Amino acid sequence: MKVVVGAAVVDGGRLLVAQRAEPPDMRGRWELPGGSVEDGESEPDAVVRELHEELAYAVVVQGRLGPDVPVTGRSGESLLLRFYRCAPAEGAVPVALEHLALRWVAADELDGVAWLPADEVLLPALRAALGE
Ligand SMILES: Nc1nc2c([nH]c(=O)n2[C@H]2C[C@H](O)[C@@H](COP(=O)(O)OP(=O)(O)OP(=O)(O)O)O2)c(=O)[nH]1
Repeated sequence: MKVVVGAAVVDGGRLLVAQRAEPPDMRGRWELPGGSVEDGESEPDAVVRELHEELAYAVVVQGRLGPDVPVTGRSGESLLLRFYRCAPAEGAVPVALEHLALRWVAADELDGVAWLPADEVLLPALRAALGE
């Protein structure tokens, strides 16, 4: 099954969340930035590549976070979302090259985010990662 990786970047007790611009039915919803793993690529390498492409952001991948989440992709294909906890590289700052906006949220703000529906199941793991 095709794997989509997402990055839970935590810095100073806050989590980086990104607002999708497309497709239209996902526009305005928030996600953990990431994308599809390419053939022959490791999942951590895909996380690093996607954040570089989408956010011009350098991160260090630290390990898996939360459960895998099965979703149906845009063309009806089965996808498995898999999330990795990350730390920013020294001095790195993310830029919304493909997203509408970026936000850093604290543990007590997680529930108020308009997540993509599939991401809701991650909230306990995200809360734990933010130390609450
Ligand atoms: N990146 C990411 N995708 C998510 C999350 N939650 C969720 O349901 N998705 C879905 C939306 C899409 O159907 C699919 C990934 O799409 P994508 O646009 O990020 O990645 P992609 O590399 O396949 O897209 P593309 O650049 O090839 O167009 O996973 C999430 O937190 N992060």
